[in-house]
Amino acid sequence: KHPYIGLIGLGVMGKSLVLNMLSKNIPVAVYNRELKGVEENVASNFAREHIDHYSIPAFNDLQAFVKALPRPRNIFLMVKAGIVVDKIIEEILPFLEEDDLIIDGGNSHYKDTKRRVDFLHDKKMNFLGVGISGGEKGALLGPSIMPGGSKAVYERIRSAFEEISAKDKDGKPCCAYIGEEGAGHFVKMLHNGIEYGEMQLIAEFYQYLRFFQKKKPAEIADIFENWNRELQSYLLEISHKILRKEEDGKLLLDNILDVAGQKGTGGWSSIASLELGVSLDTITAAVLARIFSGDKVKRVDAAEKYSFLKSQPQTAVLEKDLFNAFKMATIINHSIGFTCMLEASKEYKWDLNLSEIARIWTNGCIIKSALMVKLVDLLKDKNQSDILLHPEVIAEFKTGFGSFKDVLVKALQDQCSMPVTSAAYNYFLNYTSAQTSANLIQAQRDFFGAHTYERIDAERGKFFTTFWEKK
Ligand SMILES: O=C(O)[C@H](O)[C@@H](O)[C@H](O)[C@H](O)COP(=O)(O)O
Repeated sequence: KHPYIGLIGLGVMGKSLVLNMLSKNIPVAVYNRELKGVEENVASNFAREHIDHYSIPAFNDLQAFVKALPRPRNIFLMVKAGIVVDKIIEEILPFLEEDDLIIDGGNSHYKDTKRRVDFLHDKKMNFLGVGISGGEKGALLGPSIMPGGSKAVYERIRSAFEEISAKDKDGKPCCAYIGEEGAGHFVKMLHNGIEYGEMQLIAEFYQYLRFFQKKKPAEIADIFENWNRELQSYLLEISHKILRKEEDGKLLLDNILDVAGQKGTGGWSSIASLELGVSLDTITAAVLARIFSGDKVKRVDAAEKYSFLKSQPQTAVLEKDLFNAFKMATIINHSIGFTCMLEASKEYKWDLNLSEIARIWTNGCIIKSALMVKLVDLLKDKNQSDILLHPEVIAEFKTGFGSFKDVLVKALQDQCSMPVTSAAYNYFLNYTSAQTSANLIQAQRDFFGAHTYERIDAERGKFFTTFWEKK
């Protein structure tokens, strides 16, 4: 019933996906490279480890692995994004034949995926770029899957991917064809962008509650758990668990260095947004916050040198206001991510179905939440694909905006850094400003560079210039 899959790369995600596929009776063979002292007998050890349940054809010879796969072959790469993917394509190509398919399930850059789709296509072979979200546990029990490339080619492996994916509230697979070329990886990239924004938001509210509202970690865990009765957010769920995790009787979190890593998808989202002319405020602020966290030594030095500025937090805030503020910022972060996908869909003619993307993100992935479930219906309205202009959301802002403003003002007053919350607030102010000061920007540009400007008393697209210094 299901296609035969040959998986390359038995890392954390690769192993979990193989076990997931085998548990769904999807025939799988595995290959892992041999790297002396680093990766030795990985495939055979893996097969042996699971011998009680499955007989897994395991290879460390690429040619033998490819030859063992029934034609047309489906080869699923779960390797590190970047040149490793191109290297494997190069190594495997001599053994491939017409109509064979390579599937890249890693966090690859969508432009690399388009290049690889075209490269394989020229050789009468196939390439799919598939975004997979859910981490180790999701890969094993059911991830969210975002396949991109040729729809006809995707049909070949659709049943298997739908079978292993998480299921939404109606039992439908959280796996749906996204679009041509690198559309699948672009959408996964923005999934991660929204993920960055959400993680930073939770971190900011944690910081404010702990170090400015003087709440104990256990109290903050209670607050987040309470919020999650409504928000049903995976990231909020793991955060309240993290705030309870002890090591030798002390909070493990307090032993973790406040220097955040990143593998690239957040930053790529920001770069893509600049190319598309989309204001990706919250996600970019989250990327910058991670970058800033990197310079611990300087921060400690600067904190000491500017300690004279530090003041005792003055203001108490109500938990309900914090909750509303968090909700408003989350809605804005999601709206910004979906706006970027909408613009990419237009630019690259991918005809993305934003409601369907929200649906496959309702389970299995890192940003699953009750808001995502709501967005499925909200984005069905083709005439209103802008989340912030939807009547339901406007109603939310009617009740929650006051808290949003109040909490942010108090936090900044107490000198608590809230980069993503501030970015969300400023984005919303810009977004709801019929008149901005961009006309002064136009005048300044025309003053020093004759860059011209449009006039409100002339038709759009007609540009004017002024000799500003002339009497
Ligand atoms: O959806 C997922 O399953 C995760 O997002 C996954 O893709 C990975 O954990 C991130 O890439 C981490 O990204 P950073 O290392 O950049 O935080």
